[in-house]
This record gives sequence, C-alpha cells and structure tokens, in this order.
Amino acid sequence: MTTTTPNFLKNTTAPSEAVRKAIVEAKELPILDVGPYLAGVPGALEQLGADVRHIQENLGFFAIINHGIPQTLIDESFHQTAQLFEISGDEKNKHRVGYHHQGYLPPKSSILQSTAIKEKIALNTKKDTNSAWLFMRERDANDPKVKANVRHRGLNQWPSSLPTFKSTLYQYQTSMEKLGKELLPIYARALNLRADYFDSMFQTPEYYQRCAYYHPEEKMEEGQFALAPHSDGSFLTLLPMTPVPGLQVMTPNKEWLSVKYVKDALIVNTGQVLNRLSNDHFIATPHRVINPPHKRYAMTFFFYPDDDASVAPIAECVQSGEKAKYDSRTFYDFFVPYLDDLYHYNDTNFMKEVEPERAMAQG
Ligand SMILES: O=C(O)CCC(=O)C(=O)O
Ligand SMILES: [Fe+2]
Repeated sequence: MTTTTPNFLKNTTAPSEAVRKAIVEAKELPILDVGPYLAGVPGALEQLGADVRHIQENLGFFAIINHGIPQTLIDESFHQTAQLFEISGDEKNKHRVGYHHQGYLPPKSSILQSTAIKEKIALNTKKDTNSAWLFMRERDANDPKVKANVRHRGLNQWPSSLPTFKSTLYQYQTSMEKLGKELLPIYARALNLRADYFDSMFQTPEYYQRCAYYHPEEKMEEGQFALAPHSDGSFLTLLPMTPVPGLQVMTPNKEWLSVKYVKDALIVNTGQVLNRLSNDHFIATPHRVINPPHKRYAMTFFFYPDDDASVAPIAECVQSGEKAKYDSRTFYDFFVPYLDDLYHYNDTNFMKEVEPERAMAQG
C-alpha cells in the first residue's frame, strides 16, 4: 500500500508584530532575519512562512539579513559589474542581445512595456536609460538546449577583456541559486503547502541575472525612467542592497515607497511565476528605478523553476469559490512570451523608431 503525503498543511502561526507594523506603515521594507531558519532553529520556518504570507498578500517586497551569502562576494561582484560597463563600446556591441536575451543591452535601446503593468499603471512609452548585461543559467556547448539553439538557453556572453568578471559572477550566481533553493520551504509554508512542495519543480532551476548600470542623467524626459515600472517574471528575485537610492516599490495604496538601504541585506520580491502558482494570492508588485543621484549598479538575480515545471495555479491555492485564473503551461512557455512582452529590441518596427540607423543597417 502506498501512502502519499497531502500537499495541504495549514500554517497556524500568526505574522509577527514587526511585519504587521511595516506593512501598515508602508514606509520601509519589512526585514526578516533568515539566520535562525538557515541554522535549523525549530519554529523558525513556520514563523517565516507566516510573515512571508502576510508580506506577499500585501506589499510583495521585503529584505532579508543573515542570508549566508558572504558580503565580500557581493562587494566583489558589484566591483566587477562596475568594470563591466567600462569596457570598450566595440566589445560591448559585439555582444549585443538578439535572439537570445543573453548579452549586452545598450542604454536607451528598448522600452520596458508590459501588459501586466499597462493594466495596473499605464503604458510606458519612453526608452529606459539603464544599460544592462544579461546572463541566463550557465551552460556548455554540449548542452542539448544549446545545440538545438533553444531561445534564451544559449551560451552566456562573458566579456573576454575582463576574465575575473566570469569567475566572480559565476560564483555569485551559484550562491544565489543555492539560497533561492533554501528559501523555497518558506514559500511553501506561506502557501499552507508541505515544506518540500516545490522541490520537484526546482531540480535544475533556471535563473536570469541582470547586471545593470544606471547612469545619472542630466535630463530625463517626462515619464522616462532609469528602469520603467514593471513586475518581475520570477518565482522570486534576489537583489543585494546598494546605498545609492533609486528603487521604488508600489504600496497597496498605490504610492511609491523609496527603498532605504539596509547594510548587508538582500531585497526579496516575487514575480509572475509565483503570482500564477498562488492564483493571484501572492502579488507580483510593480516597481521602478528613478534617475539616481550618482552611478548606480544592480545585480538582480531572478530565480525560476525548471523549464518543464508547470506554472498553472496550484490546486491547493485555488480557494473555494475561486476559479484557476491562469492557464496550464510550462515555465518555459510562460517565460519566452513574458520577455517579448517586456523588452522590445526584437520588434523591427519599434527599433525603426528608436534606432533608425541600426534598423536600416539590419535591413
Ligand atoms: O535596480 C534595482 O534596484 C531594481 C532592478 C529591477 O527591478 C530588476 O532588475 O528587475
Ligand atoms: Fe524588477
């Protein structure tokens, strides 16, 4: 006789007072100490689950401390990221993004627009001023998806003139992937699912890492952003704090909360994958980056499930009286249209408008 463990397992712990207060005041991100949980302290998982549930149903953004990623690695990754944007224009342009969203995206070369945000805020029509270098999960030439030229599953373009960038950032990415996996039980318990619920969906999880440089512009157009309002596509996003301000998060009252620096903390938020899985109960919060006062860098780590994992609403998350609000599809079939809806550098008509010379050269 086989017995199966039920997926549903109610978390009866109440959210902590500090989290409730941070959500009511909506002036600063709630801060969660994940150290005791990572050290296996009894009860810590249930408490974090309750706190994350309350945060995800309201603000959708928080900060974690004692997350186990050495600050020296984060500092060195920031240092390398700053170098990345100093390499020659010729080299950067050789690595431009195209069929794969892997490589260099110059400043003011795309408009961040998305259906999800159009419904919540407005359609952005201005070019973002940031430049970025985009990486997906690291693969080698023998990887079947690389061989088959599967979109966004190609080889990363590492800058050859900066060899230390690859070694540092690869370590950064694998450390973030490990932390992402460690945080999964918290989301499971936040959704009243058994702690190991997500394990089978994250066997070879995908990730997307965005190294960005926000140049302080002297003149911004009306309605232009360093990074326009968007919601992430991720299951969860990890973002090391920078003391340079710029990030703003939409509160439940539709005001913009300017994120305050917390030393050695990581910002955590969730995106559309968890929004779908939770049947809209966990929000994918709109956020944006405004023109910074001086040079600003970001190393956003978007953490996703396996390409073939289902991102249909989880049956236990569809509450009584509700219908599943999203269709059943694999993560990969969600991800490619998500990126095409957000970035527009592959849209020829769009390119004609923003970069007529380049569009003409491409024919
Ligand atoms: O630069 C930041 O602080 C946020 C970046 C961001 O929202 C993103 O990369 O999706
Ligand atoms: Fe984001």
